[in-house]
Amino acid sequence: MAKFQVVDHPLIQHKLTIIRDKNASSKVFKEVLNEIATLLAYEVTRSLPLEDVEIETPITKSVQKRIAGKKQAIVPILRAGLGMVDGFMSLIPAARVGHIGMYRDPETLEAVEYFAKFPVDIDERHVYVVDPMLATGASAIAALSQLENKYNVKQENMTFVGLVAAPEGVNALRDAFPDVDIYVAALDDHLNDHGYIVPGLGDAGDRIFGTK
Ligand SMILES: O=P(O)(O)OC[C@H]1O[C@H](OP(=O)(O)OP(=O)(O)O)[C@H](O)[C@@H]1O
Ligand SMILES: O=c1cc[nH]c(=O)[nH]1
Ligand SMILES: [Mg+2]
Repeated sequence: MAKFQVVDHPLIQHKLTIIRDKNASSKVFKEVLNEIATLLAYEVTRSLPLEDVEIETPITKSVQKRIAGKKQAIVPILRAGLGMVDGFMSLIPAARVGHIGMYRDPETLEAVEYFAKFPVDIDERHVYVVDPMLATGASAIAALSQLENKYNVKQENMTFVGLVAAPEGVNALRDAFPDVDIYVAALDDHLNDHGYIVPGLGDAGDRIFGTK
């Protein structure tokens, strides 16, 4: 079974409280979401492999470390996942970005895909699928299924990174993708009757883009 980690660094908890507040403006929401995404990216990349490289400092030749292994890709689940891309890119600027568009049917809570565009070599990369909200898990499962089944990305080469998760979503995602690591900033209490995370932060997409 892959890893499930709540990244509960004090800075993340503090920043999350700022954007949970319903009075946070769209500007603040976007800025702080990206800051949290950067902090999550720092933790998520902790176990990247390293290799030795010989360099010359102003003083002497020296063998030092640099990141080795697979190239990386970031795949935001549109729309809300877009709010995490800049934060990730600030730490892994060489990553390519793919996009997958999903919306939740408000009645059935099923995920409906409306767009997909990925780097041509996505099956050779480690893929960070990012979306602030993991509620029922339907959107994340649909995105990962698409990457696995249509684009041949192996489960062990995918990581899901979210901000706020409900236990229902974590369980569903782990059942469907036991070999995909999951990192979130908070594990909340439950889903309400409309499939929203409680206490949560509301509709992340609407709060980022000011659509409600
Ligand atoms: O785990 P689930 O039950 O699938 O819910 C989570 C999904 O719901 C939200 O997207 P939404 O459908 O609101 O689309 P948006 O990002 O365009 O607002 C959110 O960003 C996730 O993608
Ligand atoms: O609480 C939730 C659940 C799904 N999508 C959101 O944006 N928020
Ligand atoms: Mg939304």
